[in-house]
Amino acid sequence: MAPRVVIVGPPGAGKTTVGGLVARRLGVGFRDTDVDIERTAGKPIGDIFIEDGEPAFRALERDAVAAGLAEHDGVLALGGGAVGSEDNRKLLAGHLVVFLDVGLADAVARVGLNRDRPLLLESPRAQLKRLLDERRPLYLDVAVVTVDTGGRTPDEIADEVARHA
Ligand SMILES: Nc1ncnc2c1ncn2[C@@H]1O[C@H](COP(=O)(O)OP(=O)(O)OP(=O)(O)O)[C@@H](O)[C@H]1O
Ligand SMILES: O=C(O)C1=C[C@@H](O)[C@@H](O)[C@H](O)C1
Ligand SMILES: [Mg+2]
Repeated sequence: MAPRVVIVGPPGAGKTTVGGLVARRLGVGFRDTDVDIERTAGKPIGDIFIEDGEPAFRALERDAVAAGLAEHDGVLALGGGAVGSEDNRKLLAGHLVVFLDVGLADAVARVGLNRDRPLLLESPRAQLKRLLDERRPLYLDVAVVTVDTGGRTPDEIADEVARHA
């Protein structure tokens, strides 16, 4: 069993929003590793970062990615930082991985003031710039398809992603 589509991209790319819409179009289930991690830990991601630290979060994330890839046959969205793990990148080989690309201005507009993202609590614009710069090569490395989300609605993006699935 393998997911029909795996969605990667930075915070604000729209992985959760678009992923759900793609699943509806394909008539399959939607799974999000961030949700799986919160269920396993029994607390929000922000609390995991604060109480247990980022390395503990990344370990839970590796387990969630491995489980999602092995168990889920629908649309799977990964957390924004999942591609930072070489283990995760190796596991993604052979899957239909779609990179939702987003520019800095759009990413800031979409998530800059949201308090749920622990890595963006301070200087969200500077943090997002750093994350986008550092991770772009990793997203491109794992992606089979890259979809530009700039100036497009989630429905338009979901139509394009679904065409590839
Ligand atoms: N194409 C788009 N145009 C405008 N707003 C969008 C678009 N895609 C997503 N959004 C909005 O941006 C915000 C972030 O979207 P979403 O939570 O889906 O991102 P994400 O990639 O899952 O982020 P994270 O990595 O933090 O989980 C939401 O408020 C969503 O409604
Ligand atoms: O970009 C990141 O490193 C993160 C993105 C979110 O999806 C969550 O996985 C968490 O907030 C970390
Ligand atoms: Mg999300």
